[in-house]
This record gives sequence, C-alpha cells and structure tokens, in this order.
Amino acid sequence: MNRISTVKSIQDEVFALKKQGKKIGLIPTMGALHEGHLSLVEQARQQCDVIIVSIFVNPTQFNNPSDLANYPRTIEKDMDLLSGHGVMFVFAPSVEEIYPSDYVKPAIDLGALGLVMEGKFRPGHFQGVIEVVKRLLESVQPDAAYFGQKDFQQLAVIHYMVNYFKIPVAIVECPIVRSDRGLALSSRNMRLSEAEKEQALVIYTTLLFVKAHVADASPEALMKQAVERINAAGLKTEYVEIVHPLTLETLTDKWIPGAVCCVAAYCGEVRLIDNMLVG
Ligand SMILES: Nc1ncnc2c1ncn2[C@@H]1O[C@H](COP(=O)(O)OP(=O)(O)OP(=O)(O)O)[C@@H](O)[C@H]1O
Ligand SMILES: CC(C)(CO)[C@@H](O)C(=O)[O-]
Ligand code: BAL
Repeated sequence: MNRISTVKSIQDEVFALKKQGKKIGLIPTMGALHEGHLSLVEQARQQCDVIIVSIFVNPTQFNNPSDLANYPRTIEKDMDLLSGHGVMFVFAPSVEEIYPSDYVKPAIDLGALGLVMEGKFRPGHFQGVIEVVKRLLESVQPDAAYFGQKDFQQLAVIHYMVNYFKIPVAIVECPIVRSDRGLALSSRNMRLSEAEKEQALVIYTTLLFVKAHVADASPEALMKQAVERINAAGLKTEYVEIVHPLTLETLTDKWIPGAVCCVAAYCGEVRLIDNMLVG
C-alpha cells in the first residue's frame, strides 16, 4: 500500500493501470477510519481491480470552525486499519494540492437539494462537498466511486453533480454500518463518552419507531413524535425529516414508497446524523 500526496503522482499511477485495463475504485474519506469505511472498501474490492482510498479533511465543507478544528486526524492508525484490505494507494493530499491558487470553484445550483436538512443547518456545506468530490473524481478518474448511505443527502447531491458535469464515473451507494446496538458508525463517535454513546442510541430506536408506525400515523405526526423522543433522551434535535428519496421534499400527510426518515441531533457537543428507509 503506497501513500501518495500529489495529484500528478496519483494520475501517473492510475493512467498506467488503466492502460493495463484495470478497473479503478475510489473511496473518498476524511479519515479517522472505522468499519463503515472498510465496508466501502470491501464493496469496491468486489467490483474493481485497484482500490484507492483518499483521506482529506476538506476545510471548505465545514461551516463550523470548531468542528473542523476538532475533527479527528489519525492518518497512521488509518494506514494500519487499511492494510490487509487490498488497498493499493492511499491518496492523502494537502489543502494546497486540492485547492491550488488557480483553482476555480465549480458553478452549480443544487436548488432544493442543497437547501433542506444538512444544506439548511450547515450553510455552504454541500458547495464544499461538491468542490472536493469533483476535484477528487477529476484527479483520480476512477471507474467507480463509493459513498455511504449514512450521508443520504450527500449521495443525492453527488448523483446530481456527476450528472450535471457529465463526469464519467459510477456512483455506488453502500448501506449504513452500525454498532451491535444500532449506533451508526461515524468518525465523530470518537468524541462521544461511553455514556453519550448509550444516549445516542435513541436516534436508532427512534428511526425503528418511525418505521414501525407508518401504517398508523402521518409523516407529519411521526416527525413530531420523533423529535420529542430524541429530545426526551437528552439529545438536542436539529431536524427530523421524512422525505421523498429523490427530491428530498418533506412528506406531510401521505406516505410514499421509499420514504426516508433523516435525523440530525447533538449529543453533547457532537453532531450526529442518521437515516432509515421507512416508507
Ligand atoms: N457507518 C457508516 N456506514 C456506511 N458508510 C459510512 C459510514 N460512516 C461513514 N460512511 C461513509 O464513508 C465515507 C467517508 O465518510 P467520512 O470520512 O465523513 O466518515 P464519517 O464517519 O461519516 O465521519 P463523520 O460523519 O464524523 O464526518 C462517506 O461516503 C460516508 O457516507
Ligand atoms: C465525501 C467526503 C469525503 C468529501 O469530503 C465527505 O463529505 C465524507 O466523508 O462524507
Ligand atoms: N460524512 C460527512 C462529512 C461531514 O460531516 O462534513
């Protein structure tokens, strides 16, 4: 497994491998890797010949400076965790490498996709995600790129961006990996105490509660109950939205197949997100 830090070097490697007919899979991450990331690697291994994991804490997608400052950075541990998982390259560029002085921000209007949920509570977040994902895809030029459904809205935005700019890559969605008791794995979980990890389970149990009650309550009523349940457990809910899986429009009185319940809540200082297919 080689660690590469420049766009030029990763391009040289990829171009040579592509010439040999190899299929390239990219897993973009911000590091502090866990089993959720490894599941993306494993899925990529089943479909690609060459696996590249990028590790880059992208400053432009953080709307909150303290979130960026506190984001865990564990590159040596990450390299250890990845070894034995068939990864050929870890691409870990600097901020200057990703955003050189002549870098031009992509111009794209995400419309409603970028204004709801994460877009509403983390202003500028998706513009930053688009900047970095477009730059990574154009730098590495993979055949397929793997993303987790834990970041459900991010996937919707990335699909839109790839279509909009006609980037020739397959976007592969990977299911959410949870702890034994249901907490969605996340790099930010490292900042939770054991007691907070216990408390945060209410997000999962609330998603299960919503799923179990679709036949006897409206989306609107269940969103309200979900907020109450999460807050009653001591978390601070930012939003609970039950949405159309493609347009992300909030459902009110009628259910549709494929409805997804999305949650963002603070457990102490740590902001957690999760979602579940409920409709
Ligand atoms: N529990 C998980 N199951 C499946 N995919 C996941 C999981 N956690 C993260 N991913 C995916 O891994 C990729 C990289 O995510 P990232 O590095 O931001 O980790 P993270 O755990 O989501 O961190 P955080 O939520 O704390 O920012 C994303 O596509 C993300 O959706
Ligand atoms: C896709 C991504 C790596 C871009 O920085 C990030 O948003 C993430 O980890 O989900
Ligand atoms: N996985 C989402 C990255 C972020 O929270 O910025």
